[in-house]
Amino acid sequence: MTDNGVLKVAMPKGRIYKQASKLFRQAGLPIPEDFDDSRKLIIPVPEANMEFIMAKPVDVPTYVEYGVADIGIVGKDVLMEENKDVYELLDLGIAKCRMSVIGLPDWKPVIHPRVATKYPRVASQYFREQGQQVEVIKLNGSIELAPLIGLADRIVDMVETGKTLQENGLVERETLFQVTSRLIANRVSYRMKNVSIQSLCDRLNAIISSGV
Ligand SMILES: Nc1ncnc2c1ncn2[C@@H]1O[C@H](COP(=O)(O)OP(=O)(O)OP(=O)(O)O)[C@@H](O)[C@H]1O
Ligand SMILES: O=P(O)(O)OC[C@H]1O[C@H](OP(=O)(O)OP(=O)(O)O)[C@H](O)[C@@H]1O
Repeated sequence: MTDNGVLKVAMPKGRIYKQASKLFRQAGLPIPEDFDDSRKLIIPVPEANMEFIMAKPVDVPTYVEYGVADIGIVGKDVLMEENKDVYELLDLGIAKCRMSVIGLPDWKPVIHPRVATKYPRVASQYFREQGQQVEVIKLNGSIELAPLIGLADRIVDMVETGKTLQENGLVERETLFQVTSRLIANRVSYRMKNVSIQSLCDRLNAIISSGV
């Protein structure tokens, strides 16, 4: 079977972009260097028969589920939270961090704690599995503020270096899961553009497993 059409890739702007574009370049996909600082949102790479759609990370699963992007790159955190109907094809092993429960050092058991997070679905599911009733408060950033100013007893947030926790006098209590970025695919595109998607996966896999 041959594939028709350009392969549309939802590429997250921000933290993941640098590592993802490096991986793609190592895999021989010619993302021009001048795109790194560009404000252009659609970046055609005709030599590779690809087009990059520069997306806010949290929106990547939506573009892929709706098929406006055939494939996308997204953190496991966002993938779990957004819970979209997409295939997870490959663990790219980049943008490593972890999802954790965090609180003040004088951690006390609380009957019905308030938990602030950017990830309400992930947090609710975790505490439900723990058999603990919590009130989840959705925030959009600076999550570490919540316990410091008395909004919440705990937070569920990403930890990478631990610098944010350290500088704000907070402690990590439990890790929910490790996070890396994943390659995801639209279900129909995966069938219709299987040859090009599979060939991309093979090239990326070769780089990932060589540990370069
Ligand atoms: N220290 C970290 N904090 C948060 N996410 C991290 C960290 N390190 C790696 N990541 C990964 O990077 C992704 C977040 O990237 P980024 O911070 O660019 O997006 P964002 O939080 O949506 O930012 P913004 O809201 O500013 O656009 C996460 O989904 C996660 O997979
Ligand atoms: O362990 P560290 O290396 O300190 O990284 C973790 C911090 O980075 C992220 O915040 P981000 O910079 O995305 O800011 P925001 O969520 O507050 O907008 C995350 O929400 C933590 O606050």
